[in-house]
Amino acid sequence: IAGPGPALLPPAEDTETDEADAEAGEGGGGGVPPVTIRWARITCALKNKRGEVARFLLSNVSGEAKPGRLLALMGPSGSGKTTLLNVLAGQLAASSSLHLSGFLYINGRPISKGGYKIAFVRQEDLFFSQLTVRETLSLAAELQLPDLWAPERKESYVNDLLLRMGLVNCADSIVGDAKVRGISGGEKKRLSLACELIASPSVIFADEPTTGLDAFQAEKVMETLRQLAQDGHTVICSIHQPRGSVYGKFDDIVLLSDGETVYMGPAKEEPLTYFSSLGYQCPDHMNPAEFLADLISIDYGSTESVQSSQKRIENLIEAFSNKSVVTEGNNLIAIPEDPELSAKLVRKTTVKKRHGWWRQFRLLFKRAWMQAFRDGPTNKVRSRMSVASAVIFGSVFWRMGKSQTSIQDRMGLLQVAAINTAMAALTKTVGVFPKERSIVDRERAKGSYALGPYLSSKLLAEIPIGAAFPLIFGSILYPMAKLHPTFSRFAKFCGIVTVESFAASAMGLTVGAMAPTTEAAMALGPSLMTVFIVFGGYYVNPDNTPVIFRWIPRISLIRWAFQGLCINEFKGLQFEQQHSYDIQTGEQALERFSLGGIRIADTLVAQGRILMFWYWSTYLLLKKNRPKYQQLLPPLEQDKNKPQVE
Ligand SMILES: Nc1ncnc2c1ncn2[C@@H]1O[C@H](COP(=O)(O)OP(=O)(O)OP(=O)(O)O)[C@@H](O)[C@H]1O
Repeated sequence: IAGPGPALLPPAEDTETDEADAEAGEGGGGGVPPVTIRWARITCALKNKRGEVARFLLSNVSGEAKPGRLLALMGPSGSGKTTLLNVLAGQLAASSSLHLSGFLYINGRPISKGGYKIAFVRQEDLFFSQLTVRETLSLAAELQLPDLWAPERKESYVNDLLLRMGLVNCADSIVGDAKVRGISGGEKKRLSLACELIASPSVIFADEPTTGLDAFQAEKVMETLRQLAQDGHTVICSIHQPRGSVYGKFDDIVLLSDGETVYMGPAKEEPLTYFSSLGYQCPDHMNPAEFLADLISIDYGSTESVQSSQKRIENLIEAFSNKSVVTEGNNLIAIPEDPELSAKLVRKTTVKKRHGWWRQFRLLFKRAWMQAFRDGPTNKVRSRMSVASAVIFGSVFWRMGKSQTSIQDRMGLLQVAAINTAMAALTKTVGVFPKERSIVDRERAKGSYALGPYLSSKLLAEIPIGAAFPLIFGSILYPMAKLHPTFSRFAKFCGIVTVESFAASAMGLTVGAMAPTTEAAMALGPSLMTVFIVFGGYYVNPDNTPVIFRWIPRISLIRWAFQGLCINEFKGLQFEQQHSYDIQTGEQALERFSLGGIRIADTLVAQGRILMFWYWSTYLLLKKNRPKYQQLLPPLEQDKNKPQVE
């Protein structure tokens, strides 16, 4: 149960030929096209503000990863393992301060020609927390496997993956998150791998797959990667300092120190023999990985130790570069292209046909629904908060009468209700959406679905749960404060706050799509909302503000909700009059505060427009903010004939 078996091979396209390929590949093992990656002279320079090179993150790094072998990128923290892994996967985040150059060849073809599939298991495992392991994998399979497959076939495919990844025992446990305990870290890592394997990748990249795991889990994850390599995949992982038993699973290693190669070649005994030939003998019974880590790390114990370790590393880098030059010359990229294999690669991996809009919508709706309804702790907190705030405001504004002073109380209460509703919806959304966005970005990068079905399914699935909280709030507050006591007015009150709650959620989505992190979104969202609160119709009369601010009330969802609530409450009310200049009717009160002259329906339409505006902004932002990757440029002309390390 613990280990994976042969690579499973769903076809990328739903053509007959691919079906046949899949039939042949499935369960047969080694059906993924073998991919050899070669890289040479990879240099990644960090530039300062003046455009000058401030530092090299990678410097003339060369090497090779072969199918059927597990390659580990090893080195001390900050040595450039993750940077190299991202470069090889073509996924180094684009930055104007970076300059990336070198050669990267896939089976002898330049990487720019594309045509091979990769899986990238990142350090952070991100999932919808309320779905079980089986549901997570089934949904990924539904979105990525072709329509032609019968449901039973997809189910057995998922069961097979669960079995091979050692996830059978936790298949029906929810994934969980910081709030709800779910599966273990190692199981999450293997679930990430399983989700990536659905695309039948030729190459699997794993960034520090053992970080944060205990020794047992780390070994299980590495064993899974080793099995995948044995099945014909090319597996490349970065790893900091593995245990001896984990080191024993590597076929090849790249040792990096400060962005330069200290060793590249077979793992196990070879590096020890190589370093012993240079005068560095691994003591008996010492973990080879520990020996190698010590050898290429700077010892910060004293000034002398820093100098001597730096000198040692410089010598090792030079020795390796001389060895590479002697053994392989500068022509590290020369590998004959296999035309048959290249054609197969391109055909198998180009333009995966996505499922239709409705099918994507249906699958994503189901997921959004399960996530929204099963999130017990969040829903419990939200309903308790709705009850608590309704009881507090209801007690403060307890059974308001019809005196002149009750006009101010009513307005105050309605403004507070509008603010409370908007803030509750906004903070909930900005608290969870940035994380969800990361998952969606990853899934969209794989081409699993389009943005349209994702956003619309989310909007629809969250309507019932999103409406529940403003309804709880309104149902308690309304009778306590003794607002306009007819059922139709009560229903309209609830309708206005519910629409407002959706508009605030939509605004939260935009903020979440704009801000880089949850913390940034939590800071930005309420600040933006404060502006809308100031122009919410109660604190300031827009006619008295400078002209440049007069447009703000028109886009303030608080103002439209407040105005709607006021019209709903005041129309038809009669107030007790003590002086001739007192306000007599609700209509007069509305006039006095510049809130009259329109109908409730108009305020709802305005709120609807604001909601759509925020939804469109979210859509455009998500579309625009797709991850961008650094382009690999050819090395500069003057570098071409230089030896590997300058
Ligand atoms: N976009 C960037 N801008 C500036 N510096 C960067 C950037 N990317 C990486 N670095 C720096 O490059 C160095 C190598 O980073 P990298 O993440 O590749 O190291 P690593 O070997 O994976 O380290 P760790 O084991 O700690 O994850 C680090 O000093 C890092 O701060």
